[in-house]
This record gives sequence, structure tokens and C-alpha cells, in this order.
Amino acid sequence: MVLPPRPTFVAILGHNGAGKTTLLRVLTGQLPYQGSVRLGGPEELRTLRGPALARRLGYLPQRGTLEFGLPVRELVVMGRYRHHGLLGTYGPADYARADAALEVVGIAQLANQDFRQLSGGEQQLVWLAQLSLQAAPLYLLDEPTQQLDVYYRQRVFELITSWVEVDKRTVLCTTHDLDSLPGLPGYLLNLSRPRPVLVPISPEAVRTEYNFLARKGPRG
Ligand SMILES: Nc1ncnc2c1ncn2[C@@H]1O[C@H](COP(=O)(O)OP(=O)(O)OP(=O)(O)O)[C@@H](O)[C@H]1O
Repeated sequence: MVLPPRPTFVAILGHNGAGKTTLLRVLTGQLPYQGSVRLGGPEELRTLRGPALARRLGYLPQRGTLEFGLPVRELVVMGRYRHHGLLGTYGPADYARADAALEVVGIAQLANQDFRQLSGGEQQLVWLAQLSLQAAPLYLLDEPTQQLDVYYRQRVFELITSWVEVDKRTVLCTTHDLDSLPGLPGYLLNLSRPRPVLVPISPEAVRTEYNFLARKGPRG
């Protein structure tokens, strides 16, 4: 499969267990794979490590946790780690970016709270704000709207659209949230299909995939 050369959004669909997270883990270099994977460059993915991989992609896994207490703003500013190192000193410009990202995802009022005291949905929004500071050309999101209410779900898909259209990033996003997709520019990739292909998003295409997933069980 080849993604379009221009920045785009791909919603990765499929039943539970279809392999959506597995695909993202392959693309982030966490799992071995057969065949060939290239991310916007000539090098084979398995040869990229550390900073070289981080320059190509930002990854938001499911259910990110934190073992220690940290104010939200301090966690978000760490999205700039590629520029300073993870424990580097961040300056006023970095904090201004963090504040702007919190504003965009709609949780500026939580900036000084301890991350661990936030609700699951609020924590998810913090990770999205942090990711937006990474400024990689490819973002991989694993069910980013999983715990979000209808307002924030809509807001996250607006954010994704702006990452594609304004910031010119490609976003691959696993989701079960088909209701949010019809108006978005980009593609569907249904991993429950025997031969998954990129299908341009339209209300009809979303309905077709919804009906496929609703009628057929994960084992066909
Ligand atoms: N580390 C692992 N070892 C063995 N099997 C695994 C491992 N991780 C996932 N699997 C299996 O691979 C299959 C795909 O899992 P994956 O997490 O990619 O599904 P998914 O499409 O993301 O599902 P969901 O929608 O429930 O998140 C599942 O059958 C799962 O049990």
C-alpha cells in the first residue's frame, strides 16, 4: 500500500482484534515485520532508530499513563523534546507553544493541574496537545477519541483536519468512531476487509464500511 504523496488523513477501521494497533506498532518500529516499510524517505523503517525515527513520526498510543506527578503544562512542553532533549530546559517560546496547544484542544484551564488528577478524557487531550508540539510530518494516533464526549470528539477531528490542511502533516488514526468521519477529507482503510484499500471518505463510503463492520463479525 502506498499513501498519497501529499499530506492526508487516513482513518484506520476494523473490528476489535483486526490489527489496527499492531499496524501502528509496526510503523513506530516496536514490532518486527516482513516486507518493506518506508516513511517518507528512502531508508527501510527497521534501520531507523531514536532521533531519526522521531524526526519522521509522532505517536499517540492508547491509554498513556504517568507514574509521577507533573503539571499539565510541563508535560505538554515536553513535546518539544526533539529540540532540547527530554530533560532539557524549555524557554518562553516553548511554553508559549504549550499554552497555545492547550488552548487549541480546549483545556487551557487545566494547565497547572497535576496530570494524574485529570479524568481519562482530559488526559487524552493533554497527550494530543503534547503531540502537536512534536511537529513531525507523520502522526500516528491510536483511538484518540476513545474516552471523549461528543464535543471533544468533534474538536479532536477538527484538530486532525487542521494538522493535515494547515500544518501539512499526514495523520493515520485508528478509530471506531465512524459517526465523526463523514465530513472529513481523506481516506478510510478497513483492516477487516480481506484486501484493505484506501477509500476516499464520503458519507456513502463511511456507511458502506459501517454496514460491513456491523454485519460481519471479526472472523467473517
Ligand atoms: N503482543 C502480542 N502478542 C500476541 N498477540 C498479540 C499481541 N498484541 C496483539 N496481539 C493480537 O493481535 C491481534 C490484533 O490486535 P490489535 O491490538 O492490533 O487489534 P486492534 O485492531 O487494535 O483491536 P481493538 O479495536 O480492540 O483495539 C489480536 O488478536 C491480538 O490478540
